[in-house]
Amino acid sequence: MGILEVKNVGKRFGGLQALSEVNLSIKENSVHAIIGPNGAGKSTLLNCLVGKLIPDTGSVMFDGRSVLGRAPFEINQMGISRVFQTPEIFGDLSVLENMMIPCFAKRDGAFEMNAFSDVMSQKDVLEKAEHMLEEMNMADKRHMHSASLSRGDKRRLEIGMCLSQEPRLLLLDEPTAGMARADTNNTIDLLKQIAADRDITIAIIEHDMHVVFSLANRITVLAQGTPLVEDDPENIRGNPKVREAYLGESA
Ligand SMILES: Nc1ncnc2c1ncn2[C@@H]1O[C@H](COP(=O)(O)OP(=O)(O)OP(=O)(O)O)[C@@H](O)[C@H]1O
Repeated sequence: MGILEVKNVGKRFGGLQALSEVNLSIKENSVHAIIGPNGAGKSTLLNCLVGKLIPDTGSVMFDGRSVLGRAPFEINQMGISRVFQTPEIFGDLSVLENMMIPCFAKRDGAFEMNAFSDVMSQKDVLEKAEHMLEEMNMADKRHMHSASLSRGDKRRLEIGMCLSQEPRLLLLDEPTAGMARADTNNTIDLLKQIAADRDITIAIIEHDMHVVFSLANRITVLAQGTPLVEDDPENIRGNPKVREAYLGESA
């Protein structure tokens, strides 16, 4: 039994069957990649996992509890945290202030907009945020304006913000999209370190096969809204059906 169990999930948009009969089991503490050509339904599936979309059919269970019908913030509180394609940080705030936001939310259950008014009295939150910045190797950047960070550092900050919520499942939607190769490799190293050091499960949607094969220990290939194959990376690489559907001869 996986930490995340998706059974017979289907989702239709008007005349388009975006997902049909999706079955997926994500094992605890694994790094599970979901790959597939454009339009295969990867983002739709992710949105069904985090409460942004409600499937028409099927079930989604996280740690034995259904996520269906719950609001995104409730699913987040259950232990699922999502990193978006474009980093979701507050550009007007400093790196440290950004990191404090999820620390407040984790402690108080919800973020109150006046929480910064007595920031310095919030010693525990400040300490947690500082500690997370150290873990993310960003302590020296804590007073920088977040908007001025590189793409890779914005992603690093956002991943740190997700981790400070102490999720059990981290969902990453193309975490290296639009990055230069050096930033991509830094992000791969960061995610490897997170997977090794923490009691965490990672599910990643990614187009860059260098990222997928560097990180994943299990891969599901989606094609036309339904899983084509699920296997270990070595077998996915050599699978002729996968090559034909997606990877091409360069993989
Ligand atoms: N809100 C929506 N309304 C109508 N159609 C949608 C909606 N969201 C997605 N689709 C369609 O559903 C199909 C699956 O889209 P989805 O974005 O899930 O694919 P994807 O595998 O994530 O693609 P990509 O790799 O290009 O991001 C596509 O044909 C898309 O156009």
